[in-house]
Amino acid sequence: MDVVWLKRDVRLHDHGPLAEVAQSRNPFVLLYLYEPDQLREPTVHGSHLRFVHEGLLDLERRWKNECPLSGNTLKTGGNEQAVTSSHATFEYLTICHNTAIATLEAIHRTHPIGRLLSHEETGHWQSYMRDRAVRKWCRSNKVKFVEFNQTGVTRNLKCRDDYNILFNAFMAKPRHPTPNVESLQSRVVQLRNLPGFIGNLETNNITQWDSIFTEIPADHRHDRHGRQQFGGETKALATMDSFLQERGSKFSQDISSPNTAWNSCSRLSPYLAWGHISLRFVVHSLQHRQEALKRMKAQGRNTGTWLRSLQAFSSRLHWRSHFIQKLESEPVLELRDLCPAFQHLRRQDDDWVEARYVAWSTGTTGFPFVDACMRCLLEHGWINFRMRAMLVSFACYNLWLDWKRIAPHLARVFLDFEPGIHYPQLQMQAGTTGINAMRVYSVTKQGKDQDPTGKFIRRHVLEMERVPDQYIHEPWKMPQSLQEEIQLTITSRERADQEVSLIECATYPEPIVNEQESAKIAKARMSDVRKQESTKNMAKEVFVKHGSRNNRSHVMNKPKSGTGVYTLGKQPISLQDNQPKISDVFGEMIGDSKKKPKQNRSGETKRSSNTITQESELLQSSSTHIRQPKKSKTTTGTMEGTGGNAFLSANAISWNCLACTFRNENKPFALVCEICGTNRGEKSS
Ligand SMILES: Cc1cc2nc3c(=O)[nH]c(=O)nc-3n(C[C@H](O)[C@H](O)[C@H](O)COP(=O)(O)OP(=O)(O)OC[C@H]3O[C@@H](n4cnc5c(N)ncnc54)[C@H](O)[C@@H]3O)c2cc1C
Repeated sequence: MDVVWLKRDVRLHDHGPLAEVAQSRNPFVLLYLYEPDQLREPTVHGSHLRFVHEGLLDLERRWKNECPLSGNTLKTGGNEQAVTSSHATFEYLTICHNTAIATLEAIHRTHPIGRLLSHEETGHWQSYMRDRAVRKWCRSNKVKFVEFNQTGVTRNLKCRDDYNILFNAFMAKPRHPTPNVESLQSRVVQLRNLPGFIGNLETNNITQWDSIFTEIPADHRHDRHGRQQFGGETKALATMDSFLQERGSKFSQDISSPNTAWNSCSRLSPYLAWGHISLRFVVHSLQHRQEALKRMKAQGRNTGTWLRSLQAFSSRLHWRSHFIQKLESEPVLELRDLCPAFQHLRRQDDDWVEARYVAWSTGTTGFPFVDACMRCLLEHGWINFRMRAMLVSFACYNLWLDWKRIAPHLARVFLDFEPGIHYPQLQMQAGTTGINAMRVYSVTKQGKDQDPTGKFIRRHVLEMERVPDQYIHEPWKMPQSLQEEIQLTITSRERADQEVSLIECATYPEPIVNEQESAKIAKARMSDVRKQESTKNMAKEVFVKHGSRNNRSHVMNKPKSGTGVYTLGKQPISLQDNQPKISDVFGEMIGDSKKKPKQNRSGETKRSSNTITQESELLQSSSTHIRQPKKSKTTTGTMEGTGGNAFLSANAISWNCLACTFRNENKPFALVCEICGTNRGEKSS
């Protein structure tokens, strides 16, 4: 028997495991698990569970043919009644509250499992460990574990240079055919005797959820009453359609303000995160729409801002997997700073001030725009990208809080919590990646820019209702007489703690920190670390492993005449006197690479010139032998003919540390020695 293990992929369309079972004749189980070990993660929130459950209900209805999908044509209208009802008795899905291993054991005892089919998951550390345990269990029980890609993220990616081409190749592939459920219904086995089996659940009936909800702290069990409803494939497809056909035309100009982003952003994030829609399906639908618009434009019809907006949307879909790839390649980045140089920052004894965290996480910092954003999240579980970045910046710079300790709260308030985006984004905004510019937002300026009249603030910070526009972003500047007139007192923190009720009150706290001063101190602390040579070297390693290859920041440039300084992107690189010139060592190969046909590893696809991928492929294919230098124009000890990519190519060869003589083979890209940490090319001092 086959087991289709549903995780973040609760849908019918573009579903690898389902397409696979549709091709075989085996009976199969459609298994979904509420796993105690995963539910106990501090990132889990009741709103997530309800959204997931709505997705399961929707899928069950699709199996019952209540929300039909025909062939590969996706009907997006669906049965609204079916979607909004919160109750169903499961007949096709086997849902259990139990761990993965215990459930697989129990199934295997009575129905020997031939294949376990699932999608690859780039989850948090716990799910990574769970997957390893499942893999081990499968090996020892001779069960074939088949995992499918659904994000275009590559497991065991050897070299980041290859990421783009692999992602594009994945997206270019046709989608998995949507199974015809009628022909499969007779083969679905529901295993009702499994431990923890759940036959039916009502999302609104908390008692039925008890067994699951006891896994998460009482404070996190509630729903967010303004959250996006409903989970499930039907709503996901409808949301995508409404974006591509109606709401998305002003996407590029509307994404920054929380007022306009609400409708103009796609709002697909929770559906993508929980797998109610496939990323590839969104990409294909987008391309389809873009082509239609281009045809309209060619016919002289007015397409307004549609094409620009959809291009911006397309970039974001690419970013999605770009970020997830980081966590996939380095799961520990959930737990520690990407650039180790920042590890000690914000982690000294008195850095964590609980009162600051409480004010930030409850939306009572005294900065109306920050508080409005946080309260919006607490109520709705969604806010646009810029505001998320600003909230992190405020917490990590102005309040000097550790990103790792604010991560669970943000994960809970984001209905779309996706570990692969969440942790890399948090680190990027907190400035601990080493490869991104420091982004310290001025929260009052953001408020003035993105919500000039205070519409958003007034909607979420009810205390601000009567504050005139002039003071809406800085209410602490209101004269006493005005405070009395509008019956709102800006109180000191101590008094505010005693008197302020979060929702409605006649007091509002004064700012928790001085915005300018706190930002200045934080920037100075960060800069002290950033400017150290060792930090820069660590950052280069991070870049090689995770950096985006879309711009030219990775490109090694030859010295401008007379300067003698090589640059990586715009950053100067110091080649020590005793370090061999890159072209001295690799000039021949670099020159040779120019003549090589532009192919990928399987020799199929041509690439554009100047991609670092070509170079690294050549290096990989010839990694065991460096050819002897030839006399050619490109071997004259300059960077000519490298396509600007010699830097990374050069690093792809193992190197001896000049300080400790260790041969760095495992990390040929490293700029510091694996053993002693000395900069590449530098002798010990
Ligand atoms: C600190 C921080 C944490 C974040 N955590 C998450 C998270 O847990 N889950 C999540 O889905 N997004 C996260 N984002 C990214 C982004 O804010 C949301 O994807 C976006 O706001 C979702 O709204 P939308 O679906 O309308 O996006 P759109 O703007 O319509 O974009 C479409 C899709 O592209 C992807 N996307 C958009 N922006 C980004 C981005 N900057 N990075 C990566 N992918 C992107 C998302 O999948 C999104 O659904 C985070 C951003 C920050 C700054």
